[in-house]
Amino acid sequence: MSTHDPGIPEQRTSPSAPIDATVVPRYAGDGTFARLPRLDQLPEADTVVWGVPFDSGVSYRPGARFGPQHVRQSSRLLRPYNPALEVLPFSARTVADAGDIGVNPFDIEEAIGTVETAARDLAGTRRTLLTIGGDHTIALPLLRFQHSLHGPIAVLHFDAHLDTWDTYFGAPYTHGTPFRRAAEEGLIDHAHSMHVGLRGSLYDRLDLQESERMGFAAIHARDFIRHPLDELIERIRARLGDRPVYVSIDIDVLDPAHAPGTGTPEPGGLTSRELLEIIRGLAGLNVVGADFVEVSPAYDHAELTGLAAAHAVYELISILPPAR
Ligand SMILES: N=C(N)NCCCC(=O)O
Ligand SMILES: [Zn+2]
Ligand SMILES: [Zn+2]
Repeated sequence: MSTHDPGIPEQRTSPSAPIDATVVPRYAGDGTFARLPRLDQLPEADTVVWGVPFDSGVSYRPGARFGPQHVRQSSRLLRPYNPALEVLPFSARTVADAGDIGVNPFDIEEAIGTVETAARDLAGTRRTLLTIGGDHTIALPLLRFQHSLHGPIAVLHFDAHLDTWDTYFGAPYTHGTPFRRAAEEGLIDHAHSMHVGLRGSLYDRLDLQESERMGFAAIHARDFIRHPLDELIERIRARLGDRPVYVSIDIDVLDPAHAPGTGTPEPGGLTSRELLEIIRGLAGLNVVGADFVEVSPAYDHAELTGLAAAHAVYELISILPPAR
């Protein structure tokens, strides 16, 4: 049997149809994301999912280096049709899994360089890159790459944390500092960037003001209590406008009840349902790339975190604009 027998009639036209789960059971076969073809099987793919197993930038619990394989494992249940958006995401886009790259776990600056180079090699000017981390340090080289294509970029950052802090133990490149470095380097579109899901304790009352000065508007997790989701989605859309948008999703934006498998959990977060619906609400915007970071499988239970992350990737693929 062909490993990529699409089975379902509407899917037959798509070269990136996932393996048909009615033919090969979901728990069997290659462990690519959503059981999509590998990039070497589908070099013409316009959209690439890849993994960056790096967690040397974490400040608390480790383990996000095992994130990519965990999210792939949890993505086996994804089906080809997305009813919420009425789209076949793997037909609308041609999607392949490029596997994981090897990065130096003992030299953060070298690792950052490796990620930027690999992003450029994988995506060129043509492909949309969806990166599974890894800790949040990797957003910096990914933004450097996006900036090289688009100039200052509107960043939609889902996170419990600001990640605009300055240094940890004197180290400038960590998972708590990528967006400050990005702002210093002029990578961020100051008028169109936004944090969503902020909460928890800070180091200083000035932390929020500083992040605002770096160009980030903010929707806090508490805002979800008193404002309807559609209103918040409208606020996000108004902020991003028609700019090229890079989406960075730290899975700890979700409440630990929905995503326990992460390194710096903060209570009072979003539900999986809220996150998925916000991503759906980005349909029609000019999303040019995304990362999904901070999944640490050793702290996960019942695949809650892996499933949430895999579905977030799926919804993100579903809202991508038509391929260039
Ligand atoms: N990027 C994530 N997940 N966390 C940053 C937390 C930094 C800190 O320990 O204060
Ligand atoms: Zn975080
Ligand atoms: Zn983060």
